[in-house]
Amino acid sequence: MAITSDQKNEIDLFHKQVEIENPSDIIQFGANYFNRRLELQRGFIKKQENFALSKGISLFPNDMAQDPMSTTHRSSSAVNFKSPFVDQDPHSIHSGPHSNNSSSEPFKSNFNVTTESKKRINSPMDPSQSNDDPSAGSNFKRSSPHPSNLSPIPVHFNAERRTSVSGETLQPGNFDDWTPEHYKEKSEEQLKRLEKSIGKNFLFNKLDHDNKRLVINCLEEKHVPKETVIIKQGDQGDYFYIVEDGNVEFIVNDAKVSSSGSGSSFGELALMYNSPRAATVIATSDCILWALDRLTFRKILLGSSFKKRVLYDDLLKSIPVLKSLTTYERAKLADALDTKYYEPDQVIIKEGDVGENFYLIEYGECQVTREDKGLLTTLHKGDYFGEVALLNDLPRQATVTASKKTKVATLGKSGFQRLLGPAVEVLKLNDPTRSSRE
Ligand SMILES: Nc1ncnc2c1ncn2[C@@H]1O[C@@H]2COP(=O)(O)O[C@H]2[C@H]1O
Ligand SMILES: Nc1ncnc2c1ncn2[C@@H]1O[C@@H]2COP(=O)(O)O[C@H]2[C@H]1O
Repeated sequence: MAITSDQKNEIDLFHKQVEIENPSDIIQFGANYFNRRLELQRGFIKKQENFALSKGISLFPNDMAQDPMSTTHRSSSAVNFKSPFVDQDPHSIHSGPHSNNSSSEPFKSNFNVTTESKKRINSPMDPSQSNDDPSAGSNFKRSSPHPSNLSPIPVHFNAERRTSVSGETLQPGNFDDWTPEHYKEKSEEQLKRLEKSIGKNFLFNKLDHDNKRLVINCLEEKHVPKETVIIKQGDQGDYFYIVEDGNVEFIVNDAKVSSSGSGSSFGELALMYNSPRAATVIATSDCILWALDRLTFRKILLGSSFKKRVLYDDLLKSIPVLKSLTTYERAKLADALDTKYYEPDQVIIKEGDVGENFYLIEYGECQVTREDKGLLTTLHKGDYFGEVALLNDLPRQATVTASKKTKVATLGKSGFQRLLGPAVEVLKLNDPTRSSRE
């Protein structure tokens, strides 16, 4: 029996972790690793569901209860989230007399890490802390400026896997009785700053007047000192952030992947996909941030500012050539797509023309023909075309005509070069004209 992609994902992640840590006692390491995975996943689900249920919102669809990984069976009142290893594990940093675990914590962690390093990586900025206290956040300073020191334990356990919340994941959801928890009218001074710094942000441009006002009043101002870990990879998502002032860097699996500054935003992925945080985010200067809570984000921004991600999510997940993209890459790609419709017999690409776009077929059928060779192939849902001219800086090598009513997602040339990431190599390998040019 073939293993599922979720199972393969999990095994691959564990494999990677073993390679990184090279443990001497693989069985103990494995027990600790999966115990921690279980804790994180179930703690995450439990916290989110409790929070939503307290507001009368059912976050997870019914099929979640059938997921063998899930313990959040709504009809079960006696779900036990506690790890079977917690109290007995001799490697547990909490099992000794110096345990500082609060009994209110849903889980205890058993990794063989020092208390100090655990404290560091488990203390990302807590957005629920008031920032009226200017010293807030200094607790979260890293003791070492080097990001790799942040992750002695496998926090990047599951960065790219989506939790099994099925098709509902990207739906804004039913928030009929939702009330904005963090609503606070902004002062004149704050409004001026917001207008200046984030008023032009693409997230806000998409909002109508009322929603813009609502979001602005739900934002919480956070001042974080340089080196604060704002988000830790692998954690559950609670807030989305907009940078008013300062710089942050993004670290995935201990490697810096990018940085951004004033006017940028981050922390949307975990809130959109109900997935663990895909990156660690660290302030590389003192920062002024605005934090938006998860429910307000989903209620207001998901259906407007991130509409394209919702629109194209199913399509991008279904296209084989894009399978190698991470959630982040897929999300950025979705932001750059546009939709076009073609009627039967309408020419989409003409042989010899200059190439401007790449196309993904959402539904319909297209015929690829050449003057000299006639019909080359017929393309369907999930297929793509228009890559040859863009990859090789050549004129269009064939004509593509819709043979049924066809809906495509188009990606412009610059997006094609920037956003396809590892998929470009697959496109090159599959280039139908490659052999004729070699
Ligand atoms: N290369 C990257 N991979 C994943 N997340 C990234 C990357 N670059 C920036 N980010 C941001 O880092 C955030 C970490 O939390 P989220 O996963 O919620 O959302 C993530 C993105 O907004
Ligand atoms: N055998 C083929 N020769 C050329 N183009 C093809 C062939 N099969 C499919 N195509 C697609 O037709 C597209 C025409 O525009 P491009 O040359 O940009 O990219 C081409 C490919 O995506």
